[in-house]
Amino acid sequence: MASVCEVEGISPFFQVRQTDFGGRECFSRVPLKEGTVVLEANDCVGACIAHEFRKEVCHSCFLYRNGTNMKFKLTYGDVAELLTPEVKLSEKGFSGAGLWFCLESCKLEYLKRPHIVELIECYEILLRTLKIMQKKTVEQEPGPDLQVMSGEIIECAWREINNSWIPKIERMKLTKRLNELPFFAEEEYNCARFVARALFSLKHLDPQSKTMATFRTLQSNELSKITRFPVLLNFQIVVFKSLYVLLPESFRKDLSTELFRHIMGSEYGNSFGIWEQQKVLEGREFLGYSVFPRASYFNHSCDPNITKCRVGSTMLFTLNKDVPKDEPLCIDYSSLLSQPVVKRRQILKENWFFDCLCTRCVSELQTIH
Ligand SMILES: C[S@@+](CC[C@H](N)C(=O)[O-])C[C@H]1O[C@@H](n2cnc3c(N)ncnc32)[C@H](O)[C@@H]1O
Repeated sequence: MASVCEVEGISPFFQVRQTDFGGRECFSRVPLKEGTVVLEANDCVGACIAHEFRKEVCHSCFLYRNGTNMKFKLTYGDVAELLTPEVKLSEKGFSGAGLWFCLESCKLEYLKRPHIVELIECYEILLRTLKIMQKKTVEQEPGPDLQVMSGEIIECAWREINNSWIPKIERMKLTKRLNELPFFAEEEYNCARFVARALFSLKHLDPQSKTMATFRTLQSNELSKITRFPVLLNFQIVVFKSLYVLLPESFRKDLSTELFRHIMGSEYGNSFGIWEQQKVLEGREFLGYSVFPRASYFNHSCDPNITKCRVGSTMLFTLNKDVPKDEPLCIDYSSLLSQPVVKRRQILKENWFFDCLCTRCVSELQTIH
């Protein structure tokens, strides 16, 4: 039987155990009935609504209405009374931090989140900088030839940042540091917002909380993802440098390359898409993504017994059949369950970097070999 691992106490309904084939996995503690919500996750660490959808998605409840703009933009007046001496937001040129809401009540809900003005400051800095970048016409320098990628190349690139780039920045006056800001575009900006949100969550999380404990032990897919898409190494470095130069001191002091790589590596293996909610899956918009550490131990199965569903900004994980005690509890990562086994496994391998060994695949593979 799979052994219990260090991730304990996420849910009264399941336990996380080590398996032989797919890392850690959730197993039912007792027999459970169809319809049981085994996990409700609203403690995301890192989330991002893509810039292209910023006006069309409510940043509080993630409502999307066929591309129509949300009515309530964040204004300086909304944040003025939340300001603290550390937060430097000025009325002049305030851009609204890229935050839009469906209702005044959703905006108020968002503004009630503890310390939220610190995150709004980060978002505002990043948005203003993106606008400046968008006015520049930059001759894109050809990146290094990254056809071949390896763990050693990744380590070497980050060593260079640690040993050379960070000490150089630290020796500079704050005003001079802006000269070291790399050019970034919308994709890097989206990623920077995601990381800023993660840093904000981690800054204020109780270090003893389950969310923090599970975040620390999330599986990183850094090597498999960057090996498949080598340009991501340079992309990550641009995002890291941008954040390091731009973020307020209270965020920068926590921004180590190790933490950044863990945030990014675990996003690659564990994020949940924020999809437009509609009955037909085909053609729905991909609005953004978020990471819920406590919900990141569900393995994939091509015959899943858990249905995941987004309700507002919360993810619900509900049993779609009765299960006995000690049963693996699995979700579907792919939305490809009607495809033949070879196709399913190929797509899981290309996009999620694993050879699916769920019971359905194992049994269907036996019939074709
Ligand atoms: C979201 S994580 C799930 C938790 C993960 N097993 C862990 O230990 O952290 C996704 C990773 O789990 C593994 N995995 C999930 N489903 C699998 C399956 N059906 N077959 C093999 N490996 C699987 C893969 O390594 C995948 O990248």
